[in-house]
Amino acid sequence: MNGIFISLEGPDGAGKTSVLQAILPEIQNMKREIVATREPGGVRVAEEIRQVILNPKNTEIDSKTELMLFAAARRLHMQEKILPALAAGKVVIVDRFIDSSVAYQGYGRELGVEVVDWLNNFATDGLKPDLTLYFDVDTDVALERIMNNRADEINRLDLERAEMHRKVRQGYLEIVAKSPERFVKIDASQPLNQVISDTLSVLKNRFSNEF
Ligand SMILES: Nc1ncnc2c1ncn2[C@@H]1O[C@H](COP(=O)(O)OP(=O)(O)OP(=O)(O)O)[C@@H](O)[C@H]1O
Ligand SMILES: Cc1cn([C@H]2C[C@H](O)[C@@H](COP(=O)(O)O)O2)c(=O)[nH]c1=O
Repeated sequence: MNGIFISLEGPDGAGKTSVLQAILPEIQNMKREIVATREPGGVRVAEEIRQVILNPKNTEIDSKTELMLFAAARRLHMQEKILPALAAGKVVIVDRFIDSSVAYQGYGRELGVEVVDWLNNFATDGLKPDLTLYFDVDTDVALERIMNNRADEINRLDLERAEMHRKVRQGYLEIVAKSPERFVKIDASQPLNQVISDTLSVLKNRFSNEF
């Protein structure tokens, strides 16, 4: 595998998607082709699974079903899109990957880290990002952003109680502390332009020979 695999992680409303859209034009001068993608989704069937998981009407989906649906979508995405792109030497930037399952299902839904790690490994054959940018923001700030700016696209997980979102953030902080070699924490409570600029600095420093 010759490519570079980067994931973006953080609580809902941290700004990952906004940052990714903003940095893409700025990193087009990288020597390698860039593939930007997301989870759940990224390929046709995984996008269909995304619709099922995130539809607020699907209240029958319990925590274990949710975990397995995310894992199934991840497997499809990895096999069809991520691995071929990495094999071709590209830079893959994914909006959410394995750590989302640990934070949301492991910590948020309280299924436990062990079972989620096991299923992540099963689904991905142990694939891990080379670098994970963790966008950290206070839960109340993040929820306010979602309610104020994205009210038209609120999904099943956005609707969870603030208590669950607090557990997710706490989970992320523990995940980052456990693997400092893979994570860089970005202060996502700053104005968006500063978050974008910090993200670009991290990428340009880490991959200076790729620009
Ligand atoms: N640093 C910021 N300051 C203020 N508002 C922000 C900031 N970053 C993002 N936003 C706004 O917050 C909302 C959520 O941002 P965005 O969708 O990029 O977050 P996200 O991390 O991708 O969330 P999700 O995982 O829920 O999709 C958007 O309306 C966006 O404009
Ligand atoms: C991959 C993954 C995602 N989630 C959650 C996190 C978000 O609430 C939604 C995805 O929506 P986004 O707007 O694309 O961020 O799904 C999760 O709980 N577990 C996962 O593995």
